[in-house]
Amino acid sequence: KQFHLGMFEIGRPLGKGKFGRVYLARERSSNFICALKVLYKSELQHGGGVEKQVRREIEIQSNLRHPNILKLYGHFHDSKRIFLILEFAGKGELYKHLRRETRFPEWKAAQYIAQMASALRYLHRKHVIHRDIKPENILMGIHGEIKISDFGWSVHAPNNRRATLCGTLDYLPPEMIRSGSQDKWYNEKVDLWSLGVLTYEFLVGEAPFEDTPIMTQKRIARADMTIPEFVSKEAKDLIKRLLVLDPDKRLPLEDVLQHPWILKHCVKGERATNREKGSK
Ligand SMILES: COc1cccc(-c2nc(Nc3cc(C)[nH]n3)cc3ccccc23)c1
Repeated sequence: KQFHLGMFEIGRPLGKGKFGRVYLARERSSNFICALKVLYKSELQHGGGVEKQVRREIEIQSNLRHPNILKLYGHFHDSKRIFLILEFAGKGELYKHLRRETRFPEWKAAQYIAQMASALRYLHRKHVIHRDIKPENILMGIHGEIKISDFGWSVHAPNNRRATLCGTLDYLPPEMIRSGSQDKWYNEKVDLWSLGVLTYEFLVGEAPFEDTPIMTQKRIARADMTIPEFVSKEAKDLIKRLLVLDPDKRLPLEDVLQHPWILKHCVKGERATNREKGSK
């Protein structure tokens, strides 16, 4: 399907990302509301291989269909710009909600982590590693459901691409922190570590290894973190089973979705199932 700018009525700017601006937009013939991400080719050229990243983002994200993954409906370009036609998530960036609320109550954090685990399980079945799971890359739909966005860093597993990092180190797993040997192969299990960091940050309001850059690297390499007393023991247990140095010993996504902390907060309407069974 060929898209072009004239097909869209551009609404208010939603905000600025790293490499482009995002606008609310409506496709004229269908009145379909979407988000239009505009990237300037000039900025991409100097972004040090960012153009490859955008191509990868388009190629990977356009083939994904999952309720917790932001849909990429299509793309087009003109002489100066690349346009990504993205699903519109009505409640915006999750990290803004997190900062405003400081930290999420356990029932809310558990629901978000269950949705993330479900989305990651879908990605890993397609041998896609996201590699950049953090609150800044998660949007929220109008019903409060979360959507992983920004596939600029995702790759097909296994992979040893050196990530030229400009963002935070907080979410990097030990195997991606410079381990001396550049040819460290890593796989989907990097997303399990990041899911553990995300669980911690949702419940505590800051990342587990947050420190100066040097200290953060040291603390990640030793999985050196303390979980505050106000975190429930079930949540503590899940965090500890994900923030494990050995990637092969991290809790698989299937088991995350069956973890007591998740089941306690996410079983679909306990009463609803009992009603089905006829009990009061
Ligand atoms: C830096 O702030 C940024 C940047 C980009 C988008 C938003 C933003 N986005 C969306 N929804 C979106 C965005 C995309 C790609 N799909 N759906 C909704 C919002 C609502 C209030 C404020 C801000 C919003 C913010």
